[in-house]
Amino acid sequence: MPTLTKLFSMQEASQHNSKDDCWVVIDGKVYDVSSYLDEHPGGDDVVLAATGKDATEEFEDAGHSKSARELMETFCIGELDPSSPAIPELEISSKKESTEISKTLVNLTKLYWAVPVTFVQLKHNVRIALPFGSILEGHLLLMATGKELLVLKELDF
Ligand code: HEM
Repeated sequence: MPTLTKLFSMQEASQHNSKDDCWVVIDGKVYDVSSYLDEHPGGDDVVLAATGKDATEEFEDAGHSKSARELMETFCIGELDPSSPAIPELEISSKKESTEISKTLVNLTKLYWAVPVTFVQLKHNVRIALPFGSILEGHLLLMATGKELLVLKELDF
């Protein structure tokens, strides 16, 4: 006979994250441990810290006994809906994405290896007494383009 299992989205489960109303998600199952928090031998703080996200790793890391796992089943209220989206702010992928973007930017900058700092307009009879000796020794390059002096900053990687 098929059993009816209530499905919850991670979004919904994560809203039950207080001492009075505390759900944890472990291995795809949702547990309402509100009534057990005060009795939990590992303390209520560790469980409260594990709400709002998948707590499987923390649960396994604590090395729970067989009897703890049996007791746990008495608090099961349903399962995580596998088709429900993860909570955006907890998605590791967004972190990964930003790293990818940073890498792309760094690669692009490497491709052009220098960034324009300023343009200096030159007059015909202007003698350029470069006060930039130290700059030339440093990371600034000067490139004349017609009557303009383009000051570039060499990038350090
Ligand atoms: C339905 C959920 C849970 C139940 C029924 C439960 C039950 C228990 C029980 C009976 C113990 C005593 C030791 C044992 O028999 O294994 C224990 C210890 C512990 N639990 Fe849980 N637990 C639950 C969830 C969690 C979660 C989500 C975490 C972590 C975020 C956690 C962390 C710990 C820790 C750190 C200990 C102490 C281990 C030690 O002192 O060596 N528990 N738990």
